[in-house]
Amino acid sequence: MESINNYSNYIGGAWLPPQRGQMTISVNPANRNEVVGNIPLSTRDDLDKAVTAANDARAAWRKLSGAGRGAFLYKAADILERRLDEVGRTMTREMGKTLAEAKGETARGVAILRYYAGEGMRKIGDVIPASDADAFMFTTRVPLGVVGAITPWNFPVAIPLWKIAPALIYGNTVVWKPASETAVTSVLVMECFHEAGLPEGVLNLVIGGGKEIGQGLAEHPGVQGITFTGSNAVGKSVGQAAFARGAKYQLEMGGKNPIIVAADADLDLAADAAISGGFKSTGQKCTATSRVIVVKDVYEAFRDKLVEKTASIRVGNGLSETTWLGPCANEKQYETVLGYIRSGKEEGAKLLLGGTPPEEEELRDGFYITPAIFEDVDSRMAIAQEEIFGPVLSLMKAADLPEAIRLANDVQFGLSASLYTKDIASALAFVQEMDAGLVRINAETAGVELQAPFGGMKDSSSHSREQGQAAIEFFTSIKTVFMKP
Ligand SMILES: NC(=O)C1=CN([C@@H]2O[C@H](COP(=O)(O)OP(=O)(O)OC[C@H]3O[C@@H](n4cnc5c(N)ncnc54)[C@H](O)[C@@H]3O)[C@@H](O)[C@H]2O)C=CC1
Ligand SMILES: O=C(O)CCC(=O)C(=O)O
Repeated sequence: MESINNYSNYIGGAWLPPQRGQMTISVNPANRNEVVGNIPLSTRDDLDKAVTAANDARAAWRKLSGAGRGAFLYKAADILERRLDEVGRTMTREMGKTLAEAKGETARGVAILRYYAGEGMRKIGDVIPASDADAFMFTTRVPLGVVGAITPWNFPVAIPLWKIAPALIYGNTVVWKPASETAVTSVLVMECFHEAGLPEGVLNLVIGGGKEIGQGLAEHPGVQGITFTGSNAVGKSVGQAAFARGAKYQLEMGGKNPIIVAADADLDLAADAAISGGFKSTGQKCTATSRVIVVKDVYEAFRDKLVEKTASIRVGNGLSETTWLGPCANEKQYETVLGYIRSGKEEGAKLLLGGTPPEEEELRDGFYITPAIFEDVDSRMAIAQEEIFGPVLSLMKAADLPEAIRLANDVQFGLSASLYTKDIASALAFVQEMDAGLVRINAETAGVELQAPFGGMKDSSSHSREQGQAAIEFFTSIKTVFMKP
């Protein structure tokens, strides 16, 4: 039998087991009997130690030039690239997405590190004419101090890196609390920074429960900024805790993303986009397509294509080359998705296919659900309103494009939205009227570009933006300087 490794926290430049010695396990969702690793169940003592280490490292890290900090990120990027296959495999074993997706995400992580390494040499301020002719006025940027990063399991490499890399390049030090479901993957990422020689205390990893370590970070007086991605309920409580003590916060939360299929759409492309957006990563993306709103003239033709293409999707272990759709990432997510499938049926939607555990014997011990498509979905149903985070699409019929856009906006979320059309006027109307932070024409709802701002409207975010150059807005404060001889 393969031995199971113990993984540790990384605090002040050292690998440390939790002070009270409590451990738990990270399980493979493709086989609930397979333990990927023994991982810490840290307590607030561990968190305090990490926050102290991050505070101790602040002054020296901030003093380095941007290029000096960037050099560490370039090194970490090279190491992560070298270990891409190992990190990808670990990610697939821990949270189930296919190996191709896991390796793709890791490559994205490498690109994120390099992008922000370069940011260390770009401008951080403006010269503004002063009212006094003898004065020189300009803005510069200063780091927040210690940043707490609370990250989810669905993108265990890319999301942490698009928080950690900008935090570091702009001179902050970081305490990172990853999702326990993907703690082993987070250790591998941390190892890359360690091997890159990052000075001790600049980046610390504390693995543990959400209430203990996540909430502990949000409440910690030694932490000046909190960046969070995850569920709406937790995000709001993290935001409240940070706000209550005057810390800066940034929340990236759920989505209920629509794809609209207009009467003039290329139906094959639109069906492929609904499938890719809805079912890749087993629907576990905040940008995943959840509602498919089809203009009535093409409804039947589109539905038949969608169902036919979905029926050929191969469900299985993400490590197998023939698998297109892996398991849900954990048992809680699996039960949540099955619960929504029950609720859709109870509320009167018609399940056209999928939505059940697959029949194959070899998949019996994994959290697998076959891709599901509902029709006759009313906008008031839970499956049309709440984030499911699983392989479930809801088909809705609209009389015309204005009604489709109205339905698309009829949710509390506003993260991403997509329209398939060949008509420029329809595209422009959609861009104007769709309440979403990410609006895409003839492209699926998912697929974030690391060099562009990313974030949602309404309940999807705290109205801040991550990634690209937008990241500087959260991870720094502006200082306006007025100088006279
Ligand atoms: N926007 C996104 O990308 C994500 C959205 N979700 C949504 O959340 C649902 C539930 O997934 P979960 O893993 O339970 O998400 P979650 O919001 O509980 O977890 C996200 C992160 O927050 C931490 N956390 C949990 N409770 C906390 C607390 N009280 N204070 C501070 N941090 C805490 C977790 O340990 C994890 O690191 C999913 O079904 C999905 O709808 C989940 C993950 C990512
Ligand atoms: O669509 C993507 O590439 C990223 C999605 C995302 O940010 C998320 O699920 O949290």
